[in-house]
Amino acid sequence: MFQPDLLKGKRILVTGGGTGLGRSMTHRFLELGANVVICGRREDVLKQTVDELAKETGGEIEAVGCDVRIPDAVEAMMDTIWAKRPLDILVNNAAGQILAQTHKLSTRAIDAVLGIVLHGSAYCTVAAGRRWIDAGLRDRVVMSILTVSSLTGAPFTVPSSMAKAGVLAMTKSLAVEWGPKGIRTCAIVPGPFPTEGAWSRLMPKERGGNEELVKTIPLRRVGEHEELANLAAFLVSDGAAYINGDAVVIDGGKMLQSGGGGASTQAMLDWTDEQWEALRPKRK
Ligand SMILES: CCCCCCCCC/C=C/C(=O)SCCNC(=O)CCNC(=O)[C@H](O)C(C)(C)COP(=O)(O)OP(=O)(O)OC[C@H]1O[C@@H](n2cnc3c(N)ncnc32)[C@H](O)[C@@H]1OP(=O)(O)O
Ligand SMILES: NC(=O)C1=CN([C@@H]2O[C@H](COP(=O)(O)OP(=O)(O)OC[C@H]3O[C@@H](n4cnc5c(N)ncnc54)[C@H](OP(=O)(O)O)[C@@H]3O)[C@@H](O)[C@H]2O)C=CC1
Repeated sequence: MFQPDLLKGKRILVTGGGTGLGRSMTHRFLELGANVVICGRREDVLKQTVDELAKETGGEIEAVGCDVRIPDAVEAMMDTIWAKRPLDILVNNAAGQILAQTHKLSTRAIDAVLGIVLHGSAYCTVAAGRRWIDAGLRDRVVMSILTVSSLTGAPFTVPSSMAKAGVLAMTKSLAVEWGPKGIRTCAIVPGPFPTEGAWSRLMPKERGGNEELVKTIPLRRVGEHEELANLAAFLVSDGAAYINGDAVVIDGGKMLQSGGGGASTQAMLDWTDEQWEALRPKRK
């Protein structure tokens, strides 16, 4: 589908690249010749992914352990990355999600999600952007992974929706502020793509399986990781050099069918408090 050297010479950081969609994007970037750094909190997960993807693609991949909620950890990660070679591309993919009634959320729960998605994306973006701007480096890209709920809102996933909407505002704002400096910003808005991380949190058995979900999607199926990875590869490549400040939806038409407002979680509006309590993680 692409020239095999589409991303040759590009150094890319994928936050949360050890699992799920971040791993799948990393796989595709490596196949297309990029040099990829992945980060996350679980170093054993990162190491396994590095070993597997190096073997599968023969590409250059490395990992840095980092909790993106901690500003000093983000700065230290960027210093480690820059010591070898500056980044060309940042992909803000790390995220946290909680499915719960909003009025029952503790402040720690709210902060956990906002910290990863909103603050983490801002810390990583500013840390990379400052280094690019100070060094006069141009032709750089920041791409963030959002959710449909960042555009429409959605019940029961409020901290994530708020945080991703904030990252969209960052994407649009920096498109204008950093565009003249040769840094462009863009985003992907995915519909449902099965991953262990998302499904374990959003698709508890109480909700029924994927069968109910696909009825809400015009194409009557969930997304394939390869489809999202190909879109990501295009958007960060020089082929998309005139795309700045936009967010591309890849959801099989789900947002249009539902008319917005988080149709898949709306089905839970009639749940009882007991059903919600059953979902809540038990204190250890
Ligand atoms: C729809 C189908 C597809 C339909 C369409 C598909 C749309 C998909 C959109 C997907 C978006 C995604 O981001 S999917 C990505 C999913 N991946 C992830 O979430 C990976 C990372 N997540 C995590 O690490 C955790 O889940 C998270 C809780 C966010 C952070 O973990 P931490 O270890 O930092 O924090 P913890 O100490 O465990 O928890 C912090 C507080 O949050 C509370 N908390 C944790 N889980 C809770 C819960 N379920 N309900 C209430 N409260 C909860 C705890 O009790 C703590 O509060 P106190 O008790 O007060 O201390
Ligand atoms: N799957 C789907 O259907 C959809 C996914 N998305 C978005 O796609 C992206 C990937 O999600 P998905 O692959 O499904 O889920 P995953 O749970 O697999 O991915 C989340 C990744 O983020 C990392 N992460 C979480 N918190 C931190 C932190 N504080 N610091 C550094 N890394 C962190 C996790 O690693 P670790 O725990 O080791 O830190 C994990 O690798 C997210 O932005 C999500 O919101 C959007 C819409 C739909």
